[in-house]
Amino acid sequence: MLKIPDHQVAGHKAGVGKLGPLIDDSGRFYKPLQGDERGSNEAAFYTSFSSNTKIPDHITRFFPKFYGTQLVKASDGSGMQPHLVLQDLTFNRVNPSVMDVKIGSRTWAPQVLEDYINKCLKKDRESSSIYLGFRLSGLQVFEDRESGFWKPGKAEVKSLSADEVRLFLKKYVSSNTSSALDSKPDCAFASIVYGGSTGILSQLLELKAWFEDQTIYHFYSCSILMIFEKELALSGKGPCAEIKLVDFAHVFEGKGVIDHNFLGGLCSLIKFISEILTTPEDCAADDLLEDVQKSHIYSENGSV
Ligand SMILES: O=P(O)(O)O[C@@H]1[C@@H](OP(=O)(O)O)[C@H](OP(=O)(O)O)[C@H](O)[C@H](OP(=O)(O)O)[C@H]1OP(=O)(O)O
Ligand SMILES: Nc1ncnc2c1ncn2[C@@H]1O[C@H](COP(=O)(O)OP(=O)(O)O)[C@@H](O)[C@H]1O
Repeated sequence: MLKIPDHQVAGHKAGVGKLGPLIDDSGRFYKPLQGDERGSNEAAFYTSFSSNTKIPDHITRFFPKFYGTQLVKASDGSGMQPHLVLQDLTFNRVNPSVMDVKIGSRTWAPQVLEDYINKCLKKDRESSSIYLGFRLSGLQVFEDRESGFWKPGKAEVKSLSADEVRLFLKKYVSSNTSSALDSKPDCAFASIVYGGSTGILSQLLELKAWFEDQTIYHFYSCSILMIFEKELALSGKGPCAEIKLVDFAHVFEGKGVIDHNFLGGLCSLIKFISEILTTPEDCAADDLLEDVQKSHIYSENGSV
């Protein structure tokens, strides 16, 4: 039995009369093939990418596993429809904090129709894309079992200014996420989620090294998903932070040219995250994680 994903933060969503992705209980994510060239383009990308022996393993790990296409009962009630069968990236994750960052100052490929360019250009201008080279498409941040997730609305997220994007990147790794907008995020989890040898910054740098060299594909309107588990961090086991690329409906052949649009956006995102790590004085407090972990352990033991 397929169901609507609990942790989807952006994109087309399944609902009554609405076509969107579904998941099963064995770790697969079923993304409906959009009826136009976007669907065939994304399927062609996955087919090409998953059989391309030139892609090193340390890079394929940043992409969802692809299990082919399958006819399944669509969420909008339209009957059996073709879906891409992908690895469910939040499978087995407990209360994952997820952020979708759409990379590139331009979300349209040069060869597309004028009307589509205008539609995208409007969204790129009205968001941080043109200015920063990326925009936030959606996010959810787990606070605690009582409050659940902080999940700001789509319109708010897409219209954030550069300073607000910086603030949201801090809130994503803070323990005081949804407190009043004027209170400073404490960045309590920044060093273990963004930093360290296996943290998000290190993964982004690895991806960047590949983009500095690869000329096979150009990724327009593609997103980097950042995922971690706050409760794992609090338990001292490490937050299992990872990045994954999603949405390949607008990937085109690179024809021997660097994907400077994606690479520029990626460098910009890296700079924002590096600054959060290197200027902790801009966050409410330093070395907070230990205090947060202690208070969590105390409250679990019922001592406070
Ligand atoms: O269909 P729309 O107008 O809701 O636009 C989709 C976007 O929603 P938005 O309006 O920006 O909230 C949607 O954006 P998000 O993933 O929600 O950021 C996608 O960009 C989608 O593109 P794709 O072709 O599926 O890769 C977008 O589809 P197209 O622009 O390709 O039609
Ligand atoms: N393989 C996946 N596993 C889990 N969640 C996913 C996966 N792919 C996408 N998502 C979720 O769905 C959202 C939209 O995905 P995307 O491929 O961009 O769809 P769309 O083409 O409708 O924009 C992402 O922000 C993410 O939350």
